[in-house]
Amino acid sequence: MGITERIREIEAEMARTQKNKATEYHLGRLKASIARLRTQLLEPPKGSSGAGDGFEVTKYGHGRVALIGFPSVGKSTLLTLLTGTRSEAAAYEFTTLTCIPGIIHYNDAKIQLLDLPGIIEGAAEGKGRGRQVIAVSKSSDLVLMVLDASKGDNHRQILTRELESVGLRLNKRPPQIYFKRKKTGGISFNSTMPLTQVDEKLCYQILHEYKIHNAEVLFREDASVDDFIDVIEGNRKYIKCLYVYNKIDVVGIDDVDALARRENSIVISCNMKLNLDRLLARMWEAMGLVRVFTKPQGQQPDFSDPVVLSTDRGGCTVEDFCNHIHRSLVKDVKYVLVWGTSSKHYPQRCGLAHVLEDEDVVQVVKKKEKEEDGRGRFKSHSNAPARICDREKKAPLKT
Ligand SMILES: Nc1nc2c(ncn2[C@@H]2O[C@H](COP(=O)(O)OP(=O)(O)OP(=O)(O)O)[C@@H](O)[C@H]2O)c(=O)[nH]1
Ligand SMILES: [K+]
Ligand SMILES: [Mg+2]
Repeated sequence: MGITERIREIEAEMARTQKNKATEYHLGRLKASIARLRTQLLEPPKGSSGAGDGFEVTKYGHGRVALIGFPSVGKSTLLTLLTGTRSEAAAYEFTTLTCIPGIIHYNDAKIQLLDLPGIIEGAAEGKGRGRQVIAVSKSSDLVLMVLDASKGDNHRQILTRELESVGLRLNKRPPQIYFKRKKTGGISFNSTMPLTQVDEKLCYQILHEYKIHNAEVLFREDASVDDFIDVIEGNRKYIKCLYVYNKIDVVGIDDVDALARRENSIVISCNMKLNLDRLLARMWEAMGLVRVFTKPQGQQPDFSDPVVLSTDRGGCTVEDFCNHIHRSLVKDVKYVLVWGTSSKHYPQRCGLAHVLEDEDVVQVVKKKEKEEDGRGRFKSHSNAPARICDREKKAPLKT
């Protein structure tokens, strides 16, 4: 029996089983076995490189956004509008058959947008180009789930389920559970608060299902069985998702209003070019991108070419900023001067741990360099090498 059939069988058994205190442990174990099978399903077949055919596109720019949706919801039309790269759009389904990259220029940053073939129910198990599409969405920093505003809500539910079943978690943060496998010592189970969704016995059963007999477990929040399984599997990908309802030109105003009020949702019309600016602003927000302008000592800041950092990936501290400029810079930094919303006064002297915000201006003061006096002049010049040479000429050091 194939893996997919085994998953079906267990799902059927779960559906048959009544949910109560007595069946709780059994259901927990069934959930764990499904999770294990799904992970097996994702492993590339033996002998293959694991790469999807023609879907690998080199990462480019400061972040990657994937367009995911059912066929003919307007993904390609949107890519063409936002990036200027033409992607064939037509009234028939599955017009797009591969991954087509475009670049959005926004706030001095470059964002890679990927158009993808439409996916349908069963995508996770390999229907259509489902698996390749999902692999690409896993590699992105933001998913734009494009939906047809004139259709019902079940598309959103189906796609969320498909993405969840391959380990993507949309708009969630990793569960606060510490889990570490050990070689010996059995299982130690602790929690920092009362747990209402799982108990020690249930967790043991799940670990047993994974054949884990030695481990340290610490629940730092009132997490669920599914959260615990996610932590054990360890391969989950937590990605932000914006639900983009397109084609509002063919929907009544009341329906549009209701969709627009939903969490993480935005309504647009490609045909009428409605709300596209707002979409870009929401994408920027969701990606947590932060522009930092560098200011060389004694000069105006360079506003043309910001260092772009990300709150989610890599972080936005002064140290991240320095690493971005040059790997070896951090060890030479004495402190930095910061002008912007993250600083209490202008400029503020900050250390490596300071968290920068969008549009901050930063001047790096290296060790042995003297600070600028704040009016664009220097208290003393730090062009140390020239000066020392001068002095040495006047009074050569005796050795
Ligand atoms: N009414 C309306 N139609 C739209 C809008 N945006 C796109 N369409 C139409 O929807 C159809 C499908 O558009 P595509 O861009 O090909 O959709 P897709 O999601 O890329 O489709 P596949 O590549 O087949 O998955 C085309 O006929 C578009 O003209 C919109 O805002 N309003
Ligand atoms: K289409
Ligand atoms: Mg398309």
